[in-house]
Amino acid sequence: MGSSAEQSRVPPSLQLPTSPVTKFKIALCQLSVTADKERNIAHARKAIEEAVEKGAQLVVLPEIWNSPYANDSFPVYAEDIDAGGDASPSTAMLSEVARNLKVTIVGGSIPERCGDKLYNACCLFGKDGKLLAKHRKVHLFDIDIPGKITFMESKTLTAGENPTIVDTDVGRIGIGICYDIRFHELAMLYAARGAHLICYPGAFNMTTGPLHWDLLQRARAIDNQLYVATCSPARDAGAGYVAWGHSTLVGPFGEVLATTEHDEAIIIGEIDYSLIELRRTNLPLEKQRRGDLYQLVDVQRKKQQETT
Ligand SMILES: NC(=O)CC(=O)C(=O)O
Repeated sequence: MGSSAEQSRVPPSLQLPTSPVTKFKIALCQLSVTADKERNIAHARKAIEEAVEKGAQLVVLPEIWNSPYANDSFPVYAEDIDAGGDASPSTAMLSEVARNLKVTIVGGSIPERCGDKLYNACCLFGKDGKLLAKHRKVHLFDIDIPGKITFMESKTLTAGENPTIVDTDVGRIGIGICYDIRFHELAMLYAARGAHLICYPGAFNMTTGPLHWDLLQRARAIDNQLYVATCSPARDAGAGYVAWGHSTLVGPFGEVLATTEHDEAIIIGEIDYSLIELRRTNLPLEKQRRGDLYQLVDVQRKKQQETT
């Protein structure tokens, strides 16, 4: 063992944790989203039921699926997730469906209210309906391309403070929300902590989507030799923010395993975690990494080590 500073510089795990299942179906529910929150909740419930009927053991929903993606909507549609029950009808539905259908759900994201702050938050439910994790988007989407797209999430939202990675019935899953996918250090950190799969609920747009969406998710998968799943809302050409769509599952060799265009769809993909080991054997990037020249520092682990 080296010093604690050395221990916090972590290479991606060579040894993956054991997952309760290694082969399973994932569903990406590319949902249409309207201004009617009750309809959005009922619609998401139906999509999850349909996905489970199609054999999915893991269901992923889009970024901001219960509300329009707009700064003036976030405060209106936001829910107090920690209070639960009537204060959060969207997550109450997810928990109930997960329990009833015995399915793991990466619940896209919804605007969350916590005290006087708003977050863009993703809740992950186990197949017993328990909330396993809540990820608050850690990189806020502030973009200004004059004449094309200007959007400032930071006008209304606060950034989350934690990476989120959790053991589930379908493997160890890291969560990022949309813009989080651009920050490859976060994906590297999840790989270093033993993720099999990173899920990114996301709503790219008509400017960045065509150029960046496919590239970023394949890059995250190739760099880290793991599975990446993205789930977007369906496109509504009349909306204030027009989503790119194209929800996709990418394998650990960068291969697109399942994808779609921009319309509403339930995309079913096959995951086989044994392919992660295979690709890491074929291309042993971790062994070839030049730790003498560069290192990833797990800042949270470092802080923990400093305080113990
Ligand atoms: N909507 C986002 O958070 C990110 C996005 O559209 C982009 O990065 O482009």
